[in-house]
Amino acid sequence: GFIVREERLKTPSVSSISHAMASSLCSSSSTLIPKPHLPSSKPQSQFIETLKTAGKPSRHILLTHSSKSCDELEVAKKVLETDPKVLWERYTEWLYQHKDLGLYLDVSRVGFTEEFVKEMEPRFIKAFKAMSELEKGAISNPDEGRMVGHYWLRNPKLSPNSFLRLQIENTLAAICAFSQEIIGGKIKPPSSPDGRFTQILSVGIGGSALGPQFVAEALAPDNPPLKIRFIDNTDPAGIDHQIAQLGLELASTLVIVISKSGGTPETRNGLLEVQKAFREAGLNFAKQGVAITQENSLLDNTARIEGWLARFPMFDWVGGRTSEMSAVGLLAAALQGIDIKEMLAGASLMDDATRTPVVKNNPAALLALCWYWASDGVGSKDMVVLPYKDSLLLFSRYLQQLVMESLGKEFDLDGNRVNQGLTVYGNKGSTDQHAYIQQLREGVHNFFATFIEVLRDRPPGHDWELEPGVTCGDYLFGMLQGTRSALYANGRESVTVTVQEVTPRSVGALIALYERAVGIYASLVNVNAYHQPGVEAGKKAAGEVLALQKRVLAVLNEASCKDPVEPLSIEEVADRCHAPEDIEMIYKIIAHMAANDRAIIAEGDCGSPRSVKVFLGECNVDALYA
Ligand SMILES: O=P(O)(O)OC[C@H]1O[C@H](O)[C@H](O)[C@@H](O)[C@@H]1O
Repeated sequence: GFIVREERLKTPSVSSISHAMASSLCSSSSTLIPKPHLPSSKPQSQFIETLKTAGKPSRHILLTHSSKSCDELEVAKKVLETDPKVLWERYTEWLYQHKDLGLYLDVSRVGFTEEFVKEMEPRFIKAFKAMSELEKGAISNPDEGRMVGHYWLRNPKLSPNSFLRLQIENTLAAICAFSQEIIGGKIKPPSSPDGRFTQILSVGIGGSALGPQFVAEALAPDNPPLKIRFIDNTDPAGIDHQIAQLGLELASTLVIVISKSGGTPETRNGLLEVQKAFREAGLNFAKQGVAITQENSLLDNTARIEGWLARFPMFDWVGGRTSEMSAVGLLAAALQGIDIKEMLAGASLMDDATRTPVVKNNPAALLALCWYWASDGVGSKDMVVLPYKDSLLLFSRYLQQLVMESLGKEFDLDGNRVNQGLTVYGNKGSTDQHAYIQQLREGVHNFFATFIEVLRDRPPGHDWELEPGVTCGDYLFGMLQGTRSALYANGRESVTVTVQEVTPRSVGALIALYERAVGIYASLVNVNAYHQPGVEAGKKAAGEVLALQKRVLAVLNEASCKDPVEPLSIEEVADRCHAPEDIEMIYKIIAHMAANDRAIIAEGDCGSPRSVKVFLGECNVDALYA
């Protein structure tokens, strides 16, 4: 009983290296078909070398069958076991169990072979060593010259020095004390009618939002002492919605502004918008504002100078996407009545388990092994995360940042261009079964699945049978098992992580499990998991757009101050901005301003850009002479 899994190596998400290899091997001449981001002069042998250093073991048929036709090259074969008896043996042999955490990891539906595990051994030895050095305080984020210390947060004794240990312990103590005082009503909002804080408005983005959002959804009780809302974007309508929903409760809202750098524009904008709402409601923002940021950042200084209610530190050696167990995640969690010590305990237990240098006994290493196998060590398959529990809905979104920002890198640690990554998406089961599972089962084979299973359906004493012998939770269970089997029967691999219940302890453990898996995998493929140089490009480009908008405004203002007003075509604006090459962006800037009543279209319409003539509604005389 075997099924042959067809591997289309030329999937859209396969690395550029595989594309280049396939092109070069199919080409009759010895030169490569140039790809946009690969140097066209590089000889084929060097690509093979790059591929090896990028982390591909020798099993890749693509490397060895250079004489075959294009079609044959695109299809390599992986064989998946289907004999139920053999599968049961594989299941029991590889099943990982963490007794104290009640957590299981089933990797039996990923088809890695013993030979592959052996081949990977040296890489794992290197990865375990790298992780151990990281935990001892090595500069494991070399580009930024930083230590990587999120593991110390749940076991401060492991910090490389007593100063760091004290920082962690004192911050945790301050979080517990502050949240008790807020919940207990000792610290009161200055003008709330019932004298207590009732709401949290958390302002932050990326790593300063995703962890708190995931944990709130997973663990907040039905009636938390403080309810939480998030502003995680610079979308004015989204911000208005959050503020409108708070209504009069703005007076009893604790605003937590989170930014490690303290200078992220979206977060700054959120803060300014919230402060405006406070002013308009006649409230004193400073008495209700809390900052979580690095010492002496712009945000920290603002909060200090304005005398905000409290400030908590974010440490240089904790990255945003691994900051859930720092003040970033813990403060909001504690204020919602979530047992943060249990979260830390769960994470710490998982950290202990994932230090084991034996792949089979280390759940994070097992995950990394599966990722490597399933995605050929180059991200050739996406990871679809399917938690079968509504409260874990945001786990896939949380993992998306953790995995993709950590692994999605252009260069490896030796400076080779590798365009690494692992795409993560998902929502929840069984809901997704009625949306996109159709494609997963039968469509393009570009993924492997991760099922998250929760054994306990609902709290004890509440269950009932909605038909003889069957509960609502049995259906959820059946859907998960059915989907796992149906996918596998069609050659689609999957990992299953099982927890007993969704508790602070198990959520802490899940976070720690994936943090370590990412760290290990990054080492297997030789990339820095702790920087994000690519994010800067988008930020820089956004800044350039805003700078261009200022020039457009100045040009339009000048023309609008003439008598009579001089409507300008897009070409004229671009020329006067001395930016003819930016004409498309200038058109978009004008269309956006017109849609928001900040510019007037005199002629034409936005559907035919060349016909548009534009001017401003008002002449700003001061700006003319600025
Ligand atoms: O916490 P902050 O400094 O505001 O950063 C918020 C987020 O923005 C950045 O662009 C990074 O890509 C994220 O890793 C980070 O979590």
